[in-house]
Amino acid sequence: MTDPSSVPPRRRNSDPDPDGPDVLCLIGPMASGKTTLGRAVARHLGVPFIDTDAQIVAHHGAIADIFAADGEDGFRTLETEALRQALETADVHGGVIATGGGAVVRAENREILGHRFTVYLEIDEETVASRIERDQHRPLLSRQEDEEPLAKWCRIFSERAGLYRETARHIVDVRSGTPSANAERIVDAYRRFRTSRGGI
Ligand SMILES: Nc1ncnc2c1ncn2[C@@H]1O[C@H](COP(=O)(O)OP(=O)(O)O)[C@@H](O)[C@H]1O
Ligand SMILES: O=C(O)C1=C[C@@H](OP(=O)(O)O)[C@@H](O)[C@H](O)C1
Ligand SMILES: [Mg+2]
Repeated sequence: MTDPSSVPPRRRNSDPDPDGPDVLCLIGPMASGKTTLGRAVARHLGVPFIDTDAQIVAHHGAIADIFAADGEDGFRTLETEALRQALETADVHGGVIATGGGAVVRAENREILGHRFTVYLEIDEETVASRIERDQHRPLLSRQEDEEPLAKWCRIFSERAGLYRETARHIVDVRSGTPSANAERIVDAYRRFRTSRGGI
């Protein structure tokens, strides 16, 4: 696991506009805290918070129903549309965007996220275990005889771990710390990034 304080944000040719509005995206596995921390980070920065899953639910209904009717692929198409729309708004007015855990699966999403200050919330099996136990709304983690939810989480995480790393500009270890402390660390990393690029 990486110590976030030792990892400076990566420099890319496609860096965001240092004088533009505050735009920050969160990626990471299911139950890593994207929705919870995203809301807190948005409050800190004084910009709107957009959760792509919430947008999908508002426009198309429950995520489990979308998976049941149109499969994962149908859901991914709605997710890309929600991400694009969220960024259209955020690029003008500022915004913190919490993605769903599978947003990095599609190359076009990774491309879009790679052009923003995207933070990977790094977490492990031990930390998410009780959260997954408490919360049963994710269709990819539904309890089945052949594989328990936590085993599913581990399998999916191992498939995606490399994608999170390659997409992120910054990594924050969220295995410990309260939501508000972790949100502050994300805000600090973002502010350092802006300052290092000559922004305000
Ligand atoms: N730092 C944290 N400490 C304890 N619980 C947390 C923390 N971050 C998130 N949670 C809890 O974990 C669960 C999943 O968080 P959520 O924000 O929905 O994750 P995600 O959007 O990445 O799936 C929620 O019940 C939330 O309250
Ligand atoms: O990892 C995934 O493929 C998914 C993660 C979920 O979001 P959270 O990561 O916010 O739980 C939601 O988008 C959907 O159930 C699929
Ligand atoms: Mg979420």
